[in-house]
Amino acid sequence: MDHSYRPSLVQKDALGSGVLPFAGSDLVLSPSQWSSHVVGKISSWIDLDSEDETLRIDSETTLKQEIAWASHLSLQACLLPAPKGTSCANYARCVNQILQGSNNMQLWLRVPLVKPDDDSMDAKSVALVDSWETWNSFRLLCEHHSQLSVALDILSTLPSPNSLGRWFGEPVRAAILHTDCFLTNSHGCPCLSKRHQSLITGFFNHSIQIIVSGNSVHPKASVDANDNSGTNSQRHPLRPYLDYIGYLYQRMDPLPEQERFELGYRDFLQSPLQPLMDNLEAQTYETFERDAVKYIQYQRAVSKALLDRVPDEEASVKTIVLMVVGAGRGPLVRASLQAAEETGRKLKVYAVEKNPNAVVTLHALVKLEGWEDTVTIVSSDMRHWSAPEKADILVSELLGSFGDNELSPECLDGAQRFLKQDGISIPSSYTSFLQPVTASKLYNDVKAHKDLVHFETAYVVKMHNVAKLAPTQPVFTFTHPKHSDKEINQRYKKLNFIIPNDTGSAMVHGFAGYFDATLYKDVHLGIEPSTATPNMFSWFAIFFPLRTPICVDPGSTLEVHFWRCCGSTKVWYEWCVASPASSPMHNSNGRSYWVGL
Ligand SMILES: C[S@@+](CC[C@H](N)C(=O)[O-])C[C@H]1O[C@@H](n2cnc3c(N)ncnc32)[C@H](O)[C@@H]1O
Repeated sequence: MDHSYRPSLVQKDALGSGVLPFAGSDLVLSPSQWSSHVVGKISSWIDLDSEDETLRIDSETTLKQEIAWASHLSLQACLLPAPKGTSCANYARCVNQILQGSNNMQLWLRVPLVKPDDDSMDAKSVALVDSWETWNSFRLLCEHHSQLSVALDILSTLPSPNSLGRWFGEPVRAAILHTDCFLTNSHGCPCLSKRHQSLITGFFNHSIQIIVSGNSVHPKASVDANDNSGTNSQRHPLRPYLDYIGYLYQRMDPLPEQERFELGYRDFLQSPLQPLMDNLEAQTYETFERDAVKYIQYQRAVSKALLDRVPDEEASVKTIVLMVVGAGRGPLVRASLQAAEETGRKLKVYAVEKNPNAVVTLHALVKLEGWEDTVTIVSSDMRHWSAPEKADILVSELLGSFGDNELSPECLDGAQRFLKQDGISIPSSYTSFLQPVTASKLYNDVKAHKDLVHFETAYVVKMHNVAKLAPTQPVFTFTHPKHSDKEINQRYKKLNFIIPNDTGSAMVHGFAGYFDATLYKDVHLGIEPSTATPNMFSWFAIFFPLRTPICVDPGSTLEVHFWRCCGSTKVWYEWCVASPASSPMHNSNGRSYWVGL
């Protein structure tokens, strides 16, 4: 690298460093300053859009020298000016060469947050193209490179909520807020419109760095900044704007405890559990058992079933046989016994569990609680157990994030043998749901494995930096008990998702999956976003990736096909997109991902 080269640009320091070096330079609010629970810290960056416009983006030498210089200064990011017109390919070629180099410099493509056909746009701020299209062309030319991100220029007019929403699935690292976006409050100080405020809150939630830029245009703000009374003499002219942004942060509700606990899981890909093929670890059971809401719902369902099954006049004479199949370490046994106590019904419980380690804990629990006369522990796979009598009520929780993906249907097929003809299954049914998402982080994490297997695997994820592109749709439903032996567990569903007109174009990186289960009558439990059980944390969503992301136009239909396939030793899903473009078939014959029987 040529150390003698010094660009004519200004290095911009973070406020976090405590240095405000150049009057007139922008101010940076770094996520690390907002709160200790907001992750990520980018302390400095360089703007390659030189004020005198000498930077010719098709000049490879200039661009490379600029970036080499930024790298030499140990800056973490370079802000790239948006490509203009036909120079895009040349520009991207040059950026690709830089990205292939060894340095870890983050490159942020700077684009305005505009979408021209939005009704809300005024003529002056209308760009020739939707800036998402500019970003998309550029990242496609750079093959979704993980070091390439976006910096959004926020203008005084904002596009529609759907159009804004798609950016939250993209790798947006910074939002540059121009002083002319600010309104003036009754004290003559800067403030923002409600829509800008909620956008900024969204940026806070996604750890997007806020940069205040432009000239101080609020007379009161300038007076404050130039106040020579002592304390304010060093104040940066943009400081009142930054203070206002800081105030918006302070005003936010603190994250609920559970959300704080789950911060480390955000957008982190996990392999789904295989509770049938593998034995769960003690720690996994402990996590389940902390989820009080789940067991409260089960207790409510069992109570209702007991009241329906035993009229008041028979309560003291009739004993209900209840079997918890897949009892784990006993929380559903406890919930069932509490339901019996609450309703004044008599219960005889069988706790069936195939994990020998959990059975040991279960025995200890029964002894500790003095349940020996009521609870019989059965160490067996429910599919092979010969029950000594038939059950009135079968209670199970064998659900995965996608409902049937932990093989509840197959296990309950086995258990149904010992359920009375008119017996009750809790849950009585469950349905999986899907929706297309922009999820560039998840896509890049899958891609980093550089193999087919990871692109054909479903992942459990606490989705955060994700844009949901259409409402969820139901996929597969299973009902228990089955009324016919002929009913098989294979399923097929074609789904058509309509992309809203005001979203603009968007990238589909895959599908988010959820479930909703009816435990008994009106008692349900699930994670489908519109009906999700509040404060329940046993399940994150599931993510089905696409090998090649698919671009969808506003108002277009995304046609998706999903199969649930069953073999003698495994169950698996296959999926593909048929429109607007065909994807390859994912996971043919379960070659990459399956759940063992
Ligand atoms: C998701 S866990 C739920 C455990 C417990 N009911 C709870 O809520 O904490 C499912 C349990 O079912 C057990 N299981 C899965 N398939 C089974 C089968 N075929 N027979 C017996 N137990 C099974 C697993 O070992 C596991 O303990």
